[in-house]
Amino acid sequence: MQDFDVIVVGAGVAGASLATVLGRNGKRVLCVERDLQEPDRIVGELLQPGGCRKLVELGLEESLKGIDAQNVFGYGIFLRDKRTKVYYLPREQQAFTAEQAEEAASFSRNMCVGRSFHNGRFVKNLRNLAMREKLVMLVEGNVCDLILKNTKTNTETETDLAGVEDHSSHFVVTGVKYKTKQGNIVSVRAPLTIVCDGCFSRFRSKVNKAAEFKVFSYFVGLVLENCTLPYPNFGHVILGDPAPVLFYPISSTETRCLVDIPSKFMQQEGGSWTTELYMRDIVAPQLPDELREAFLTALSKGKYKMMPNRVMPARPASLPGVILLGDSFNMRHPLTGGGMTVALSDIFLLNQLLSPLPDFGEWDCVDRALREFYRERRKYCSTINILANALYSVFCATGSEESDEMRSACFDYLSKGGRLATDPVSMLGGLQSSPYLLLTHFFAVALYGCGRQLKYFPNMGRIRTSWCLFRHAFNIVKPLIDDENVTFLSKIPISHI
Ligand SMILES: Cc1cc2nc3c(=O)[nH]c(=O)nc-3n(C[C@H](O)[C@H](O)[C@H](O)COP(=O)(O)OP(=O)(O)OC[C@H]3O[C@@H](n4cnc5c(N)ncnc54)[C@H](O)[C@@H]3O)c2cc1C
Repeated sequence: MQDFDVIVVGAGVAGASLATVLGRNGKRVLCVERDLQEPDRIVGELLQPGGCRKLVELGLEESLKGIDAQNVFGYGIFLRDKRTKVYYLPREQQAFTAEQAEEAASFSRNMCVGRSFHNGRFVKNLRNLAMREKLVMLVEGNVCDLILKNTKTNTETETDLAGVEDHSSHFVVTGVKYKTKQGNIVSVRAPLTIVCDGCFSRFRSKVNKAAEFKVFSYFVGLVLENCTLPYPNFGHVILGDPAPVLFYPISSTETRCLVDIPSKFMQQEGGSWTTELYMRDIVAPQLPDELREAFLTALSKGKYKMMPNRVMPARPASLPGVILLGDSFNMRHPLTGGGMTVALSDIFLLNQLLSPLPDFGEWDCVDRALREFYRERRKYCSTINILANALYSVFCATGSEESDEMRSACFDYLSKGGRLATDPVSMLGGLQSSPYLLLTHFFAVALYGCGRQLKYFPNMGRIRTSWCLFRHAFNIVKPLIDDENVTFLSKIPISHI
């Protein structure tokens, strides 16, 4: 098989899934992955229930089998000495045993259970599914260049577009060059290249000049052995100072801990502390008693990994013949574990739009499908993106009175249960998507915080705090709405608040 309809760069969560579904739909796919060994990473370990559903809809549910994946029913949230538990859906709808949930989470579209696991085992299963497809060729190689054709001169060139003002007007991507393990450079061509090379994407800026990311913070990941979580089969969010800490099971004997260190904190303190000291002296004392011992034991082994938490709104690719997908296309703070759900949802939609096309060589038809893709994905993905980034800002302790009030109001709001908890948590889990509903809850939290200030005697100090709290909430969410191009509120200039 030498002629390809599509080249997929990277066989991570997005690339391997995409290659399989396109192959099943009759497309000849070449997928090039830099390293086919089982990855060992701290990313992509909790697949939200919405992502599990997408996996089932894509026919990839087998990838969750045989990897000791654990059920996740919702979140335990901890703020100082208070704790609360929230489910993805109301309790009365969770009428199933753990065994039923196990079975159903893999096979039913209607279940509301997330799954957590070792990312490497999951990715390996996804790659095995791709390799089983007759029309998919998965090869090991490091993609080093995109091949471009200058349509004016009809000549091929490499990816250095520096100095070309509007490169989209006369350049088209016609394939890739990759380096094999033996050091040979191979050139392959196809009418469409889909770049899924992850958060450290090498080709993002070449394909899309508008793509810009920010590093909000860093996650330091540890594995705790044989530790019993206060709420078994729940994700745990500890609202620490200065930033949250996460715990969730990744196998029947292991618990992942992710400690967030804000970028600002790292820059300010840089050099005067080490990661170990930060974890031992700042983080450990704030953890629930049940987790502290296991955390310190894991820390003493010195085996931890660090990853930057990048945030980048989705922007359409600006070169014909190529698109970005997965983390190379769109990133949000990983606090809510939404990345794989967004990637799988994008693949589901893109596959629906591209598979009926007989030939990807007709760029006008592909372009039309892509425009629809960028429009249609927005509602689902922007709900997850805005929620992740907004919640991260709310959950961080900045030291100001209004941010402290907002964080505590958010905790108490979720603790009230009912729709006040399940709406936000089901949006986080990818089970419900509506930016409007999300904003309604976001501002309801802010108003709830203001109400708590004013409910006794509304003196000038309390009125001022309420005003600052509301303005703080608005300032968090407004740029996120703008980034996601959600029209509601985005017309209000920030100076009006
Ligand atoms: C700390 C952290 C924790 C996270 N936790 C979660 C979570 O719990 N749940 C969740 O849903 N999301 C989580 N995410 C986000 C999630 O990991 C990503 O959204 C997801 O992995 C994106 O999949 P991807 O295929 O785009 O990228 P990846 O899974 O990173 O795959 C990219 C692939 O491309 C390959 N590649 C790269 N360059 C080349 C090249 N030049 N040539 C060939 N191959 C190449 C890589 O080897 C890799 O296999 C987390 C992110 C971070 C940073």
